[in-house]
Formats: sequence, C-alpha cells, structure tokens
Amino acid sequence: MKIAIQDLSKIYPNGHKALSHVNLEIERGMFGLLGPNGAGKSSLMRILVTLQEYSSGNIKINGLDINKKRKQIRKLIGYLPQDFTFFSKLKTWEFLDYAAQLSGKTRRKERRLAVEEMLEQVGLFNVRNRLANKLSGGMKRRLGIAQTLIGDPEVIVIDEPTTGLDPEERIRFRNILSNLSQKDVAIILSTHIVGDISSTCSNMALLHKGEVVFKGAPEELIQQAKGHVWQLQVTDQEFNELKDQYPIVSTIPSVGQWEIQLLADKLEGMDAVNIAPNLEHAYVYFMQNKLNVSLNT
Ligand SMILES: Nc1ncnc2c1ncn2[C@@H]1O[C@H](COP(=O)(O)OP(=O)(O)OP(=O)(O)O)[C@@H](O)[C@H]1O
Repeated sequence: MKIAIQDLSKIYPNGHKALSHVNLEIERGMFGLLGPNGAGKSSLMRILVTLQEYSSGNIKINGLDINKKRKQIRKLIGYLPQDFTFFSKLKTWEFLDYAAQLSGKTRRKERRLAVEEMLEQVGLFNVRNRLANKLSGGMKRRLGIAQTLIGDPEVIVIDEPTTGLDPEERIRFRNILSNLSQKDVAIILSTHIVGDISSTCSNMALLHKGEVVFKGAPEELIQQAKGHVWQLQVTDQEFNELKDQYPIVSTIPSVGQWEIQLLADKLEGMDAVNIAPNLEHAYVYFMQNKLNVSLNT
C-alpha cells in the first residue's frame, strides 16, 4: 500500500491557492495530517478520495493514477468526512447493512456477519436497533467509521476524527483507530487537534497555508523542541510578565500560584526545570520559531 503525492497544487476558481507543491509518501499504518484551520487539509483529503479535482501535480495510489483510474481507486478507499450525516429513517444496523450493500457485499448471509462484526468492533451492538439519528454524537461518529470500514478499504481517510466529541468518546474513537492500524491498511487522519496524532500516528505531516512545512515521525518534531520547554511555579504577577515574553504552553493553578510550562531557548534567573517536550509543545515551538506564527492569545 503506497500513496505517492507529487508536486500537488490546488487553486480554487476564486484564485485562492489552497495547496502548494505538496510532496508526500504515505504507506501502511497511521498517518497524521496536522494543521490549523484553513491550512488545506480538507482540500487534500477531498482530492485524495477523488471528490475534488486538483490543479497540477500527480497522485498515485498503489501505482494507479488517481486521474485515470478513478473507479478502481474508489473501491480501495473509505472516507469519513468532517460533516458526515445519515438517513433518518434507518435503524443503526439497517444503515450499516445498506452501506455494506453499496460497497458490493451482495450476499445477505455474508453481509449480516460483516454488519454484526462491525457493530461489535465500534461498540454499537447494544444499540443496533436504535434509529441512527437518535444515537449520541459520539455514537454517530462511530457509526460513521463503521460505514467507512464495512467495504474493507485499503486506504482510510478520516477528516477531523474527534472534533466535537467529549473526552470519553474521543478516547474510544482513538482506540478504534489504533486497533485498525494493526491491519495492512493506510489510515490518513486530518486534524487540528495535536492529541489525535501523538498517541496513534507513526508518521505525520504539518500543513501550513497549503504547504508541507514538516514531514516525518512525531518524535522527530518533538526532538526539535528538546531543551526549550521549561516548567516553573510563578505568582500572578510573574505569570502576567512571562506571558508577554514567552509562549505559554500549559497553565495549572496550584496553591496560591501557577504551575506553568513555557517555551524559551534560555531562562535565566528563574527557578525553572527543563522538561521533556511532548508533541503539543513541539507543535507550538515549530509554529512559533520556524514559521513565526504566534499561538498565544
Ligand atoms: N471552494 C472553495 N473556494 C475557495 N476557497 C476555498 C474553497 N474551499 C476551501 N477554500 C479555502 O482554501 C483554504 C483551505 O481550506 P481547507 O478547507 O482545505 O482547510 P482545512 O485545513 O481543512 O481547514 P478546516 O479545518 O477549517 O476545514 C481555506 O483558506 C479555505 O477558505
């Protein structure tokens, strides 16, 4: 399984350049596409799943040119868009059964087995008889992933997987994705939530204003912030002074004080401890230092 994106650009009819000379190679496993709102993630996802044309460049999936072999490529792909909705009159299992039919599972017995297995896999078996539009937001999202997976796609594209989910559903959804990554499939997650990437993705790209500004393993991005993250206890007044000088990446109230984490090359004259960065620190560090994007409010 290999997706090769070469020199891809997308210019909308109004002249807006949403993607600029994107080069990426995506293989088996979980790939995270991270970027702020408007970076071009959805444009790239829609192009990959053949729902949108691109302006120039080239994309091959398993050696098949996306422009010439649309039909074959569509069979390989499962896509869960950001704003996924479903028919209101179907029960949860009926909806999935319908999706299975559309994906080419024509034999009833085979379909029933596949639907039951999928309901179990996404934790919806107990609500299989509930109308799909009566499911909670998180359950709907899980039904969305179930319909994406029921056709056994080799490439799975998920746009903003956890937006709008509560923390419990977010963890459940991430676990479903993690289980998937054991299979021989390529999973592409597009998100502006750093936490969606850190726990699950072996490879990632950072998109900013339509350009790939970083690609590699999340650990490589983290490595760049090493030595630049500091933790310290401060008073209200110190906090107010520091936040004008440094990017603050975490603030936790502690007794009469704040425990904060900030980014700085050096922090002299303060009782600060240099700590190991995580992906969120690294993301802020990269945006701030390499791209001059301020993330402080
Ligand atoms: N049909 C369109 N016509 C003109 N500009 C568009 C169109 N669709 C998207 N854009 C613009 O292209 C840029 C990239 O949009 P895109 O939706 O791909 O970004 P994104 O990273 O997915 O952000 P979000 O998470 O907010 O959807 C944005 O500036 C957006 O306003």
